Amino acid sequence: MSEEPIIAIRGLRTQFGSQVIHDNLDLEVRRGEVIGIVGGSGTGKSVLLRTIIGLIRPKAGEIRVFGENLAAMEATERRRFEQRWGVLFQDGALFSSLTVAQNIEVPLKEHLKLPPALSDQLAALKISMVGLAANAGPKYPSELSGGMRKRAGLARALAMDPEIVFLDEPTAGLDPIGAAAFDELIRRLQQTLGLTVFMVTHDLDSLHAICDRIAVLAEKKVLVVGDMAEMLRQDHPWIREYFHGPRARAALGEAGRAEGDD
Ligand SMILES: Nc1ncnc2c1ncn2[C@@H]1O[C@H](COP(=O)(O)OP(=O)(O)OP(=O)(O)O)[C@@H](O)[C@H]1O
Repeated sequence: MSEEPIIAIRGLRTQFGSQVIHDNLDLEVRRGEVIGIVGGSGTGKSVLLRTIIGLIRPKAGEIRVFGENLAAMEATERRRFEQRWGVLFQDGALFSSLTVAQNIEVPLKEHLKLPPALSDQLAALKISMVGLAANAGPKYPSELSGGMRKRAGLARALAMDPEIVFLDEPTAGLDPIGAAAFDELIRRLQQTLGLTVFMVTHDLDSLHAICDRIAVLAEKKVLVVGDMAEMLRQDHPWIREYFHGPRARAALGEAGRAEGDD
């Protein structure tokens, strides 16, 4: 891993009207890691993701991605940088009127001027990378299961061979077996492609299975960043409840108990 963080956030403040979501928030994401963002409902996890990728404009602070302050760039230069990440929104956010293959080709068409046959081949490659059968390509999102839609959304996020993938609750709505398979897919892709993964999640199994580090959002900040052992040592009430509650004990098993309530 290189020393310079791939994402560096300093003094971030986001606000909607008088509602302050983040205040003086700092976070660094290391190149090549899977970082899980957790926090109570409404603490601003999704807003943080959307702010990093430029969909929400912060009131104060600086966000550097790939060492660059993207907010200070001109639109064309910024678009060039935006090709270096992919995003999987919570519901997959596929265009319902396009097939899976056409959805994957949207970013290819937007950023590259490829001959249609090559674009089709790339879409087929991405479809197979995410573990979908080739016959998923001509299907419409409504013809897929929830898990298949997530995979199709991931294939689209990977279309431009990104360095960072942002995932907003990727396993939400999946059954435990589907969620575990999706975790495994994310881990495998991260390892084989050298991706950095920024993942908002509520899923303790995912945190345990694939996250190198976890960042906890509370009190409008990132309160703690560290590995699971670090989380289990924290005394903050929400963190303690989250990582030592009944659901955590089920997900973490012996690890939770070994470091647990002493
Ligand atoms: N575009 C917006 N305009 C106004 N308020 C917003 C907007 N987007 C989010 N918010 C508010 O910001 C707060 C944080 O929302 P966010 O979706 O980031 O929470 P979250 O931590 O991801 O929650 P959950 O775990 O429930 O998904 C919420 O109070 C939400 O209502």
